[in-house]
Amino acid sequence: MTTSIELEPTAAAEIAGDRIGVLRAFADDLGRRGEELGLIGPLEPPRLWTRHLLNSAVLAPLLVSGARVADIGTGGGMPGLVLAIVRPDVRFLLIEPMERRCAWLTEQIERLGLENAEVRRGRAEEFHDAFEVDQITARAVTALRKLIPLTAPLLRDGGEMLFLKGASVQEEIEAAAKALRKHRVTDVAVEELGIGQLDETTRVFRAKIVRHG
Ligand SMILES: C[S@@+](CC[C@H](N)C(=O)[O-])C[C@H]1O[C@@H](n2cnc3c(N)ncnc32)[C@H](O)[C@@H]1O
Repeated sequence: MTTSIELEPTAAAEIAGDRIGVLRAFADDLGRRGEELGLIGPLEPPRLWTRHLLNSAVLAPLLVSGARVADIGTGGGMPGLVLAIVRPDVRFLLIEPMERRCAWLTEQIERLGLENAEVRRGRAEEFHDAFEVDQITARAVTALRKLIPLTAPLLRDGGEMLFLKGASVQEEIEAAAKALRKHRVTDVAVEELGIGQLDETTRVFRAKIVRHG
């Protein structure tokens, strides 16, 4: 039996702007092949747009034009590849350890003609101090108390963390108190994105690293 793929919500064109055609091309392929390739679960095709593509794309306005962004644990493309589609003015490093997922991401980058994204195969900790990116994104990789030590050494001084989180984000922040102090994480905020556009809004943990001063 083939699972039906969610019809494109009306908010999609508003969120993706003139990149909607490219996002549609990605959605079609992920919807058709994602489950078979182990990129999304069997329950996901009927909520592909709302739960995955748009949940990722609403982060786009928080990215700075010209910035270098690392997305950690991109998996099937969320949020890093989706953001690379909707923000061609931002450069992305998609960091993912699993070979098959890296092959999928590389195939999509070529197929969709994205010149602003590259895949780096490996775990985030293997790239510590290799980059000094301006912003870091991640979704569904691990809890904040582990995600902060995993990602902080990839950011430049003054760089920003933008992590998509669920309803328990406040509890995660409390549990991460020690890691936040150790890695000099400041300006911690939780942003709610997609209000008035998505039925289920997206929560983002947003914070800066200030090593000096
Ligand atoms: C649950 S999946 C989420 C994938 C995608 N971010 C999403 O939201 O659909 C977690 C991903 O993080 C990757 N991952 C796990 N540990 C990692 C690490 N230390 N560094 C980079 N990626 C990691 C896994 O290989 C996997 O693709």
